Amino acid sequence: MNDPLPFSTIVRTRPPAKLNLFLELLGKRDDGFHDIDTVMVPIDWCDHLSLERTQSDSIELSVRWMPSQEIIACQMGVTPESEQTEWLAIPADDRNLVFRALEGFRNRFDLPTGFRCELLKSIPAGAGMGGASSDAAAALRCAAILNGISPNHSGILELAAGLGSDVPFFLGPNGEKSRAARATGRGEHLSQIASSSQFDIVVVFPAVSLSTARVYSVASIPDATIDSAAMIVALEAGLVNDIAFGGLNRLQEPASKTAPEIDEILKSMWRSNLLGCQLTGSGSACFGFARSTVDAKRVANQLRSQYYPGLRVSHCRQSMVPSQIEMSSNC
Ligand SMILES: C[C@@](CO)(OP(=O)(O)O)[C@H](O)COP(=O)(O)OP(=O)(O)OC[C@H]1O[C@@H](n2ccc(N)nc2=O)[C@H](O)[C@@H]1O
Ligand SMILES: Nc1ncnc2c1ncn2[C@@H]1O[C@H](COP(=O)(O)OP(=O)(O)O)[C@@H](O)[C@H]1O
Repeated sequence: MNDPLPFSTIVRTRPPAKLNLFLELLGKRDDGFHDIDTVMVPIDWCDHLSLERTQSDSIELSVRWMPSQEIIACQMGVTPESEQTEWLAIPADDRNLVFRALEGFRNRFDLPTGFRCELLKSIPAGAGMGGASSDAAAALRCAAILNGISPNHSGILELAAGLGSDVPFFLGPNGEKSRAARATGRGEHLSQIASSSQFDIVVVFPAVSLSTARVYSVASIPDATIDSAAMIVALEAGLVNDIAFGGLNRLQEPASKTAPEIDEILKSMWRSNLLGCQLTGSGSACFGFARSTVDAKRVANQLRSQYYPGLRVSHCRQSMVPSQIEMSSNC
């Protein structure tokens, strides 16, 4: 443990979203979670997080949407006041996973000082894209650096696993830089996948936010489970056709029953000539692979105009976890 950095130091990072290219349910555990086998890739649809130390013993968190809540609401065809916009109202108190990460960090390392965090949101919430988990992992790593603690300290991984099953993925397997990883257990056991290729992916978020717990609660364990080995081989070989057609998400059926919009969006994506269209995580976001960058942009524009307003659509590419951290000084 080194000396903490000066209070004038600000660290910034861009927590990425993630997509589950493969997700199999292996069984129900005594602790209420499911044992899963999932393969995840980070993508370049990112939030922005900045963090600094304060002399107070509290956590100040500010949250806002980029470019603004009004523009996001308009894109999605909702007014911020309407009841179905729970995905727009991101809490800035201890309901926010970043707030809980920083509070846990202060307690774990017995810090007398506090934090000021600005969180600019772009990743849709309740989308199965791991937005909250990614923000929390980024906050833990930034807090470690500001306080002279290694981001690979075992306490950071313990805190991450306690915050959520997806949070450890965003730290990178064993703190290594990763463009794809397999997660088992409830999602906290990670192994690196050597994935060098670059894919053009179209990601669609319909204006509906799904509860991860609710989707899991109505999911069934299949009699015969499928193994992630073929997906891992396809990723390592960079064969987009094999990746696209080897995809699986066992939560897709229960999520589609919860939000019928998902089936309609997936049909449109298949009709748009995308490959391997499927739900990510517990949804509601869906993704598909394009045959080229030009095709990805064309399809994204076509889907945007077909459903405007009511969808957020983005042409994404694979990214990296953990996210790069930049340091500056405000003095
Ligand atoms: C479904 C996945 C797929 O990557 O991602 P998202 O859709 O949330 O992005 C993850 O398994 C979600 O991870 P995360 O969102 O961190 O879930 P947690 O907060 O740990 O758990 C929320 C609730 O989901 C259920 N849950 C979660 C993980 C798991 N392996 N089995 C479960 O049954 C439990 O009911 C739990 O109380
Ligand atoms: N930093 C955060 N960003 C987004 N949502 C958050 C955050 N912290 C807590 N939440 C809450 O978590 C839920 C969405 O979590 P998120 O990880 O974005 O969805 P998913 O798990 O489906 O990927 C929402 O109910 C939201 O209010």
